Amino acid sequence: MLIGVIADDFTGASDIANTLAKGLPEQGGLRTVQYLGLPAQNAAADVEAGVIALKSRSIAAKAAVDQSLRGLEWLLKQGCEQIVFKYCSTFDSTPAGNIGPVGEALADALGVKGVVACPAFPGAGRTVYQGHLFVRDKLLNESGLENHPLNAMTDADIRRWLSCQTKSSVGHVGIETVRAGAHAIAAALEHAAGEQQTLVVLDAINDDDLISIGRAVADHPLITGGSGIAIGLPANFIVRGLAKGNGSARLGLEGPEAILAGSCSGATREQVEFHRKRYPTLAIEVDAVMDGRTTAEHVVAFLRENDGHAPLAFSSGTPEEVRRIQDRYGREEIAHALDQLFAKTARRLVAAGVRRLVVAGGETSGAVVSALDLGALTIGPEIDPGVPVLVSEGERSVALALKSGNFGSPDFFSKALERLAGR
Ligand SMILES: Nc1ncnc2c1ncn2[C@@H]1O[C@H](COP(=O)(O)OP(=O)(O)OP(=O)(O)O)[C@@H](O)[C@H]1O
Ligand SMILES: O=C(O)[C@@H](O)C(=O)CO
Repeated sequence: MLIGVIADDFTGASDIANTLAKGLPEQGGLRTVQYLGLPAQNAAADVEAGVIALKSRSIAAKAAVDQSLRGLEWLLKQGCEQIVFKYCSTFDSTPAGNIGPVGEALADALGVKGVVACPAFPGAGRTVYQGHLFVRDKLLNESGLENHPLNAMTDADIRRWLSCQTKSSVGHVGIETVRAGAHAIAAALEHAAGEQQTLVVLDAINDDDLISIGRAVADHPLITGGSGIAIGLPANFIVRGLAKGNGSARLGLEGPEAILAGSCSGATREQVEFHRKRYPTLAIEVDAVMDGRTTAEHVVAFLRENDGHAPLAFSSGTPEEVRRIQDRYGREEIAHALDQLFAKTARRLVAAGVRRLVVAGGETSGAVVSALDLGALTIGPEIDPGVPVLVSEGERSVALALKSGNFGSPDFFSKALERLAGR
């Protein structure tokens, strides 16, 4: 294994696995596998990039640090030369969040400073300029992410947000230096290390900026960021002859299907609206889940009755609905109840023969995939930017699409089912 990734959620893990498997068009990518939690065994010998999917985005810093350090230990044991800590391209965290503590703990363990922190993912409209994160033409805190049910992003200045979470001061490398190329970036990071800055926010506006950063950090043991930060990394190994450039495989499975959406993000709500005009759809009322009127049995019955017609069950609500429900029951209580509902539903669906499963939302995907106990997932073709086909190993394998809340085109759900079938 050459590159090892510690990802703080399941959809984010498949996002960066997709980037590593794809690589650059001229060179290709790395043979990439996604692990669901810390693997119990060693990786297969032909794996070039291994992505450990944790469910650590919204947990306390200490627990996230412990889990990430255990991930680091396993990845180093597999021979990784470079470690990436993958967090959300919208930097999802609170001022007491764990991106800073995990980044610093990994840096301490590897004995490095001047470590890149760059959430940019231009393909999905996330760019960093003057240390501020944008979602398309909006500052992060005006993009809708200020209403996120778990990690409300109320400040677009990533340097300031990260500084709330770190012990050491946070550095910044501006776009002028990034555009000056790999040598200038490497020198700026070395300077930051000399200033005892552990994490350094880098501006990046397009893929070329990320490719330059990738070149600059070819020999850095640690990098942190969104999936965009990985765009240029496979090439560093391929040009040195350490990998062949045969990344994503053609994969797919036929069989019964279902779609589950727990994400309340803007893109998911648009996809739900698009889908419900064309296919059978069940709206899960949170009130009914909380008082036991809606259970996994109901959701499974609806999805199985509509098999073959791209059925969707969703809990996704508008920011106003989310606020009302949270005031009534509490954020954690709702997250727990919905996680349980989606987890049970997924387990029953797969037991009933469902082989293609599309899930929207990072927390929701984490709950579903943990419940299914699938082991390693091989990365297949890209469905939309940041979302690949994933296929589990074993006799009763399942094809999955784990969609980050804000990813995907309006027709994502039906398109994903087609791609999961290899069409
Ligand atoms: N109608 C609702 N009202 C309140 N909370 C909800 C509702 N539906 C879902 N939720 C909660 O909202 C959260 C959605 O998080 P999830 O990570 O699945 O989606 P996301 O944040 O859009 O995706 P990503 O993390 O990939 O950006 C979950 O904790 C879920 O329990
Ligand atoms: O980086 C992103 O935006 C996604 O991979 C993600 O982590 C959202 O859950």
